[in-house]
Amino acid sequence: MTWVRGGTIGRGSFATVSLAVSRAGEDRFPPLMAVKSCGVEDSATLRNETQVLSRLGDCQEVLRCYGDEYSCEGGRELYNVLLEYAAGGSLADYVRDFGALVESDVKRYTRSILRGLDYIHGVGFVHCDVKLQNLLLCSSNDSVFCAKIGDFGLAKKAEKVAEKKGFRGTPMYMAPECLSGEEHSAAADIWALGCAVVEMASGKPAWQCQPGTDANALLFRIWGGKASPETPSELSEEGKDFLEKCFLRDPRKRWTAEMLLDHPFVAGTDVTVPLKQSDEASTSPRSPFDFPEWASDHTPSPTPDSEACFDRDLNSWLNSSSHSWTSPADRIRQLVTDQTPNWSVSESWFAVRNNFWIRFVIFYFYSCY
Ligand SMILES: Nc1ncnc2c1ncn2[C@@H]1O[C@H](COP(=O)(O)OP(=O)(O)OP(=O)(O)O)[C@@H](O)[C@H]1O
Repeated sequence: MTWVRGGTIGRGSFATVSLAVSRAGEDRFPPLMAVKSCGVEDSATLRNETQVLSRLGDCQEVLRCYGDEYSCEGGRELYNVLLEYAAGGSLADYVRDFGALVESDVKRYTRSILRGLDYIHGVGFVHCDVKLQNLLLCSSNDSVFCAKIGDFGLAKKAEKVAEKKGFRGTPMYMAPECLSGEEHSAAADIWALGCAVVEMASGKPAWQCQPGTDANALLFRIWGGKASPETPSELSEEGKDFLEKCFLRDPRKRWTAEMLLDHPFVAGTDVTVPLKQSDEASTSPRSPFDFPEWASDHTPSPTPDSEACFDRDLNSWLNSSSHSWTSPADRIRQLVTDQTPNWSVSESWFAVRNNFWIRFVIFYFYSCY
């Protein structure tokens, strides 16, 4: 191998992420990288990520990919993707450790993500899984973090997404039209971006669930109700207006990334802000279904409480004998009750949280390097 695997820094539903150091003389790699690995037999999602990243080309706001390699480790054949190392971890890690971000950081990160989305949409792709876990903090000049978009495992060419009409993404970040199986387009990425902005600004998920409410009810509310996620009261008027544009229920009226880049909330926010530490630990969930209120609820919840990222192909469901449903309501029921993919809480989440200061020290030395 042209690189050496270091410690584990994160784990998602499909892959494990470790540090990787390039071997001496390997000029095509930076000295420090992140390597995302999974068994060759389960590598479809990770291969999709590599393919999409290689077709996207260079964009500063998209996590860089340095290529893929196979390895045999512990008697197992692994598929590895070498990625730019995000010294600050994900924005989800950050919010969980430090709570809500100050508004200037929310604006700055939102602007970066918008630039990335504008690029991705411009070249004809849809990310399909915009959420804080997939927005990564990389070192930039001036010893500050900049946000980049990562995890393209579910990304697609825009026309293919529309064609396929499957579930794709994380339920709590899903736009109403995706829940009802209609168009899944660039506009759905913008809705998800709005959810991410709410979470950054408030330290809490965009959709709050009251005790006694189950995931079915919540997803019905997103799909069928006229409601949009609640705007954090702490946001400025400009921020609230920005979210209104992201949460327009009609995807054709929802603003595009290009339009939002001119919105006063983010326009001219290229000033960088250093790390802040909040006294208050965040209640941000480890997953879209991980609501603290539910934990204290006496009614047993049917809800799984871990990472809920999955790709479901509606057509294969409809063709399968075990699934026959006709309405969007059925689709939503299926979303929370059927064929739940790997919901188990990953221990690595805790490892990642505890590793924050290690990451910070690496980031510090790396940015001086
Ligand atoms: N390039 C990277 N640099 C540093 N840390 C990373 C990098 N990529 C991922 N991580 C860390 O590893 C975790 C797992 O990443 P991964 O993309 O596999 O899964 P996820 O997005 O969290 O979950 P899922 O794939 O289930 O949606 C991230 O949440 C983040 O903390």
